Amino acid sequence: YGTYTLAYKPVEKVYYCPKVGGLESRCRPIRDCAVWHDLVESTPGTACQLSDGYPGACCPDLPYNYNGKALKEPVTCDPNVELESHVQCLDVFSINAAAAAGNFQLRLNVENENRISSNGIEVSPGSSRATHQRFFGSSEETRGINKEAQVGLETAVHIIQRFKIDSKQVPCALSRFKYEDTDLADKCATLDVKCNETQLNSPFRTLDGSCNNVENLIWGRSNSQYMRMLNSEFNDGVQEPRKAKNGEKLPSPRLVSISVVHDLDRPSETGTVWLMQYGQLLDHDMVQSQERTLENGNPIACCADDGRHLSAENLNSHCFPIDIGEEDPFYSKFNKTCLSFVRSKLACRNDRRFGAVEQMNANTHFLDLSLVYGSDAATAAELRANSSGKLNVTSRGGDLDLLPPSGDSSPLSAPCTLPKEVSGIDPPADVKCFKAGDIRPDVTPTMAVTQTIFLREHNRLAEELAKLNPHWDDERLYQEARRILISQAQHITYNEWLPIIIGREKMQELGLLPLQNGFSSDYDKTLNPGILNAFVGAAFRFGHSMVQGKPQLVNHQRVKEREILLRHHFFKPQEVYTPGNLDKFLIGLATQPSQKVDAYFTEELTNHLFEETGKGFGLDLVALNIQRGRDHGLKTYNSYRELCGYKRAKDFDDLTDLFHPDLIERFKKLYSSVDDIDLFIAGVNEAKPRNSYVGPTFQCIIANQFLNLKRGDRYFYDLQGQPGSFSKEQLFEIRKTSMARLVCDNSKVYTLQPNVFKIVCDVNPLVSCDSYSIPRLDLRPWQENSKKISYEKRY
Ligand code: HEM
Ligand SMILES: [Ca+2]
Repeated sequence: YGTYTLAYKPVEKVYYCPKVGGLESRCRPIRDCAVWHDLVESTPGTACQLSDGYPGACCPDLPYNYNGKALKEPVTCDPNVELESHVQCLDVFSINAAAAAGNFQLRLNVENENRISSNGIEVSPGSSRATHQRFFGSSEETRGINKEAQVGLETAVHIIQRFKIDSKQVPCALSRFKYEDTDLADKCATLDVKCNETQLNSPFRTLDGSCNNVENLIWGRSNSQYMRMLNSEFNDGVQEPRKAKNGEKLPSPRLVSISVVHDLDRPSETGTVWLMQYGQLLDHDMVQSQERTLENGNPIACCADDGRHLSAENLNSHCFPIDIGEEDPFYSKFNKTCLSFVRSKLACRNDRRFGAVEQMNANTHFLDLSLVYGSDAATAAELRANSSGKLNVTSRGGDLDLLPPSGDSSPLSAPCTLPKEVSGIDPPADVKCFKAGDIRPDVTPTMAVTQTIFLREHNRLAEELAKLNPHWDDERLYQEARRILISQAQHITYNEWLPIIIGREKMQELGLLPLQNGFSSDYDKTLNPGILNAFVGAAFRFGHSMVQGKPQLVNHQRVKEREILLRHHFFKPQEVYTPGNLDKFLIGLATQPSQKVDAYFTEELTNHLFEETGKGFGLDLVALNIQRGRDHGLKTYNSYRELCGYKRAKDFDDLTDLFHPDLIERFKKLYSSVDDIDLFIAGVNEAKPRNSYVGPTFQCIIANQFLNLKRGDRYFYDLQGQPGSFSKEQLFEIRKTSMARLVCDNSKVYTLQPNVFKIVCDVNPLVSCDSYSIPRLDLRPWQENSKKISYEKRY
């Protein structure tokens, strides 16, 4: 080893590089041109060769990053609201009386639940309903927090009813009271996070995300509330789902779904399924809402076994079932009129005041690969091998490792193996569901594959680090590998993925473009990084429209061998166990185009989600998304549109700027007012700006979320002067990361295009994994206490 230097070896101009977007360009590794992907593809002559003959692309230096402003959090109590005199009389004694009544109400609810169960109303094992619950999971801590939040909610409900408080007055009326001044003072103790000096000065994040913000220790912690861009909208001001502006019922989400959404093949011209898959990975890192459960943790049944509605006396108060019309083109075949839906668990409000409900995020809000490591210390410990810094795996003899088995065998879950009718073979004995930091690795085979790549990369890093630093113990190796892997994921997210989803211009406007070199000093300790409810409840679900109903297995020659039908494979990872398949899925992800974000969704999600084998039907994800938005109290499309800089529509015809006339006609038939349109369904249908997969409103919500996640994270990978900051040599190496490199280093895929999110083309050709076109991380800057090392660096 010689001296490690940072100098770029100048790249010889083998080819003359044309101007790109009017700017001088230079030949570089394709990964360094990721944010310019659209211009590079559309400008002739941008395919070039790096000095050693490997393919590169011509593109300019990164454009100037404006310092976009974060949006302000909405104020809970609008100062213009004047409290009516009887509301002003409200005092702590009335709150305490209501709290007693609220506690009593909760006990009644439990009795009611027991009565309903004894009537034989329960979720049947293996049903799509049971699988939906499994998707959400449930832990004792989240159940405990939800219960405490429920006490606060019941208290608020009693106050509102007794004092007849108008929903507009509710926020100001209730936010005057803090828990600590009432009989509920001992509730929500999880908000009292404690951090010691070691944690605050640690180079490594905590596992549950706490102690990241030094002044607000809870910010970003798992099991805390989602944040709001706009205040919530509930019919009673605290929790009842909204009604139409004219006071009537809103259209059923299933009716909206069948009226607006169809299953047509509309593939993207340039994006691969990796684009969808990485989105889901981010989703499982950042968020996990949980549905409420019965006291004992079992799922709540909200429809009768025969697919009809339950009678009012058998309906649990946490149910919010979706109506299916008798003439539904699909479900009518099964005589089904009820689609089960359970409301999301509540969090303790960060302000610990009385007020509207806020939903809980069971994952750490940060981009910290909690889906690999877990969102709390106990889960993290279960995942560790406790030697050499590694994570647990399932060893496969001569083959590469798989995720460890989950060991969870809830009696309600459908089997993790495929039925013989589908696979043609008897279920192999070694097939188990997988365990990871997030509870949904098995949701589809390609999700399991993606989780596997990150698991293998962790163990690969730990092994390499151990070679460089034989004196490091298990803990040090684990934490250093974890810190590197998280940074790689953050770099991929902001360098390769996000510029394709929201477009370079939006990235630039908000200052989200990654730096090409040097450190960032972007950290803003006043910014809450927390996930926004409009993001989780609507905007980031845009990815559902990109899903391919028939994921392909493609071989090393890039020839499609087979495709699977998604409906058979939810929570059945069996295909991943077949030797060779994992690689074929990986190549499929890099070959098959993803679908566009629009009114077209695969039927695998809208009629067959979590289908129980042999039933012929499952759930409708579009309807669930719309209902979830109402459950979470999201304001409607028009308000978000206005927040995001478009003119508020006075009537339906004002929507012509962003919507097709046919769609506006459909909205008119469904909704009685333009102010009633649900955010999710409008968002996916907005016209897309050039180079963006999503329309302006989702673009704005997503961009703001990623701004908060970057500037509100004290451990963001390119920050300077923080305990977790890298040296400049280390940061230089982290910036070499690409999704292609992670796949190359952790599978038996040997050729890949440098940007796996884009289909193969001139400026993104298939290259060998050994090629400098897919640069490798050099871990020598992590070698400790050694003489300055040096070697010849290439890019
Ligand atoms: C085959 C692929 C996918 C399946 C089967 C799937 C399934 C689901 C289901 C069942 C839910 C819960 C619905 C409810 O509220 O009841 C959900 C939520 C969600 N999905 Fe997906 N999804 C897929 C892909 C994606 C992708 C590609 C993205 C993003 C790019 C995404 C983002 C989200 C988000 C943000 C939520 C909210 C999560 C939460 O509240 O915890 N999903 N998805
Ligand atoms: Ca996380």
